[in-house]
Amino acid sequence: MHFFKYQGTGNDFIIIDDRTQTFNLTKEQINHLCHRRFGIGADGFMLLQNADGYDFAMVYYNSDGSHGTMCGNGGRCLVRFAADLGIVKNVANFIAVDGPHEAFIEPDKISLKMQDVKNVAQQGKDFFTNTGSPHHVSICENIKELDVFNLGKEIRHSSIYASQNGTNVNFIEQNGTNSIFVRTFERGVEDETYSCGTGVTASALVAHEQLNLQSPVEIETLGGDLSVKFNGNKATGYKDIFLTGPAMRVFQGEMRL
Ligand SMILES: N[C@@H](CCC[C@H](N)C(=O)O)C(=O)O
Repeated sequence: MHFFKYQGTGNDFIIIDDRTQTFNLTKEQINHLCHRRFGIGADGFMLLQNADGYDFAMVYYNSDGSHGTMCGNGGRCLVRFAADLGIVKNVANFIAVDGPHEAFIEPDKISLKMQDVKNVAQQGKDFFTNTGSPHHVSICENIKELDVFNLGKEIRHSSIYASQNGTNVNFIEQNGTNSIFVRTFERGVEDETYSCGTGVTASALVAHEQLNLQSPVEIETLGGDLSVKFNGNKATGYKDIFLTGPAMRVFQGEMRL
């Protein structure tokens, strides 16, 4: 089976052109292909499929083979893939697990419109919101020294989130007038990733409400820079949310199962 490998700020994905809809892999096979020692290696696995009324459909799996909720960086990478295949040119409209998305394509970046966000909830001394995927956000200090794996894992498995199948966990620190550094423990990868698109989106909204940062919020991650722009505020909720940053092909090949 032919595969493509893409990355967006270090969040990396195996992508299959499944427009013929012949894909038929098990959860274990996807997990194996995403393994960084025994497989190709990736944070996630995606299919590009045909969809009536849209340029394409995005089907997303986490690296453990589970069906993921929305993946912001994955969406940006799939739009780049669709452009590389010639399916779209400057603008893309696709359907994902959380609903329709629009994206704008430039040579060095993809801007992806995210779903509207009704509110950001207080969760103890931290915050929670859903940007297509569930995200816990904690404002911290000395973020570069933080034990994101163990702290993130504890919150991800906390009883507070048990009924909703856990959460992704983000740690943020202001590192400029209108910018934050974000580190994320991802559910379904069960580890820290270099960047998480829905996570930095949630983090930008928390930074707006709690640190008074304004749209567009600039984001630094371990894998590079993103920006999040939005309309709205704490009282009204948020719409016209755009996640912008690089997304590119890394390599392609034949996979053996
Ligand atoms: N890396 C993604 C988030 C993927 C979804 C997540 N792991 C989940 O299922 O909760 C992103 O860029 O948004």
